[in-house]
Amino acid sequence: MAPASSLSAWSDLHSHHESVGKNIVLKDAFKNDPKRFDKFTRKITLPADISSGSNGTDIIFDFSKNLITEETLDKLVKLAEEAGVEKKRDAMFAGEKINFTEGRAVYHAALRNVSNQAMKVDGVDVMNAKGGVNDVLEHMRVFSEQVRSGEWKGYTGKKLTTIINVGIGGSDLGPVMVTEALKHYGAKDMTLHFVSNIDGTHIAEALANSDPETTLFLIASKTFTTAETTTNANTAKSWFLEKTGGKGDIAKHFVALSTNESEVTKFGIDAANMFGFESWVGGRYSVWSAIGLSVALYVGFDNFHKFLAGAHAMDQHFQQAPLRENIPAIGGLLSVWYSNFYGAQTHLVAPFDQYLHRFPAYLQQLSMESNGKTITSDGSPAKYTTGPILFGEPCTNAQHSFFQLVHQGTKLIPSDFILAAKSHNPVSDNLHQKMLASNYLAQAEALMVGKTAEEVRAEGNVPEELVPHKVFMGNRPTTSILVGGAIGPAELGALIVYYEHLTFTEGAVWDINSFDQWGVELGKVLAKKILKEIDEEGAGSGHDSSTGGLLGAFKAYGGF
Ligand SMILES: O=P(O)(O)OC[C@H]1O[C@](O)(CO)[C@@H](O)[C@@H]1O
Repeated sequence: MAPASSLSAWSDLHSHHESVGKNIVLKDAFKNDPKRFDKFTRKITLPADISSGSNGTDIIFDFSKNLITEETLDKLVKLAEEAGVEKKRDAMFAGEKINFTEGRAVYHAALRNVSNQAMKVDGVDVMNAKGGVNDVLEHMRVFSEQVRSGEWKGYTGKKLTTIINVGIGGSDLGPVMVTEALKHYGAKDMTLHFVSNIDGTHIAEALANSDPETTLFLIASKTFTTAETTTNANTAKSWFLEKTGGKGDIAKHFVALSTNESEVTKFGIDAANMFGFESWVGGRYSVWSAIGLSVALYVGFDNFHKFLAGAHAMDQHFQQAPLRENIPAIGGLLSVWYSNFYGAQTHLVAPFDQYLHRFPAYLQQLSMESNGKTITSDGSPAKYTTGPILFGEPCTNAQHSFFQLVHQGTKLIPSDFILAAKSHNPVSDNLHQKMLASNYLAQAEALMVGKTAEEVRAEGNVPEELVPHKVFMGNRPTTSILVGGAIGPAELGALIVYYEHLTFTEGAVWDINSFDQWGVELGKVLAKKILKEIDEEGAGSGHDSSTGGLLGAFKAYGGF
């Protein structure tokens, strides 16, 4: 594919930005067009049998408070067409090896293919092959039901009620985020710990509160070679054997979620207690795979299945909807519009939902590990900016910390706000939910309308020298996502996949490989070398004076 900047739609968008885009005044656009909300809002309805309420849940994506006109949307769609977004999407869903630097298919959609459509990689039916998607799901179902019912017992015959997931990156963030998001559905007698950091504090704190007789360890690692995970897993194993006086049965208390059977068995976990998946599942897309076992254990397999089904509904929408109606494609194209034509560097995602408090952290890996790339498909550096810095926190908390910059800073920060119409906790007669919703609506409105100097003066009693400080520029774009019910497993699945395919669309336009992550390797290699040097005499070799100086100081202060 050609670099995005060489496409005619790209130059056309540049001219359009100059003549139209940078002059759009959103509040005027709304005044001039009473139908603007209808024109730029898209909706997906999830099937009733998987939705959190008795009717199918609508999820509304209101793109109308973005800096676009109908013409802008047409031109962005043209860009997607010229960049081959649909062709690339179809290649992904056909199991082609679109991860071209690793020679792999990108097939996480198969993991949530609950309608069991034929999906093949290299001619192999990944759904129904032995050890394929359906077999692993069945293994997860049986195991999660046995643990939840107490039929699967620890070595002293007790029910396992503490789950410690040991994993990092995608083998941690998805399970943490989803179990937090679905806490309402979680087993009340289960305690979950997610240990990811190599900082010994993480595993020590989890173990300190756990009883080896009732603890189940899930060692979650696609490769089973990640230093943090293997080190934490070995520490957990030693703790378990020590605490049980060597009588603890590893087979009853340790399972592996991995693609690497030989490393799993080397570690001491029986292959029968391994839940597998394939190399075509990228780490940041692995929550749908065996890596999601903690989710199935916590919320039950039926809910895990609904989670997959909600994701599948959004996959089908992405595959079938024309670009102009295609919700994730529009989200991705807007990101390109702001990144490449307005010079925006960031993307804020703020869920007005406490259960979604880890959602932005999850999306950070999804977005930034996918599209934090410079090199395009022909090996040359991109002549344009690529992946934005994604960040966020739940609201209303974020409003009381960094929203100052979003409202009055010098940067343009395209923002997504997410709200569910129904709360799982309608306390105080829904007062909290109404206040939450009022903030969700008010923030987007305030960012758009701003406040002029005249309006500040009209408030009265404002000394003239304070007026400029109280002005809000406004015209700051937001996308408002409204879940027309409560956020249950299916709704959450659909929301995650919205961001997955948004990220896909961005990467497809930017002509980069969104599916490798070579950028994490250099630091890993250097850390290995330095680890050795900590145990050797001196302050290492071949380092700059800062690294060498700090290494020496660390050893001296730390007594190493
Ligand atoms: O599941 P694994 O193989 O332990 O990898 C963990 C994480 O490490 C990374 O490879 C980055 O170092 C991520 O892509 C991945 O999610």
